[in-house]
Amino acid sequence: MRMLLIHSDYLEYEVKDKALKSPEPISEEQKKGRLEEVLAVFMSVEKADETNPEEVVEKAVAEIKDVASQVKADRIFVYPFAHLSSELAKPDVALKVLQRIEERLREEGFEVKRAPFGYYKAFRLSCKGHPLAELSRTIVPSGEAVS
Ligand SMILES: C[C@@H](O)[C@H](N)C(=O)N[C@H]1[C@@H](O)[C@H](n2cnc3c(N)ncnc32)O[C@@H]1CO
Repeated sequence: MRMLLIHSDYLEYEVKDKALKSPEPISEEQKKGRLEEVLAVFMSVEKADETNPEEVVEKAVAEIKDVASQVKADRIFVYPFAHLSSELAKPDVALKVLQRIEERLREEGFEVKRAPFGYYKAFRLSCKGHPLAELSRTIVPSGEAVS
């Protein structure tokens, strides 16, 4: 799992076209989304994560919680982003991992939005630019090497 974490004044997206043959079914209201004062987390779920998705979910949640507490963000935007890795997990595994991360972050008390999975999306982001505003993290299940 590769994550790019951007502490932002806002992140907004608009769904454009399908990027997968069968993208995640979404409601009309999910076609656009915006959060203000948010930690945006762009995530590529990787092939290696398929060996232990639940462990990767827990490690990702721990990392996100750590960064959120450092930048004092209580809103998280989970953003599926297939451009941080060249060894992507299959879409069905990736979607489940991202849905579970969303669920677990809510359980931890964050306000959470997740951008729809399997689409081309336009987005606008306003990075705050402070020293911790742009971070990346790599997560691998135990026993896997970081490539
Ligand atoms: C395209 C660009 O504008 C948009 N932002 C996009 O990336 N769309 C991705 C993700 O939503 C999702 N997706 C598929 N596989 C994965 C994966 N392994 N990890 C994360 N997302 C995935 O499926 C889309 C096509 O790869």
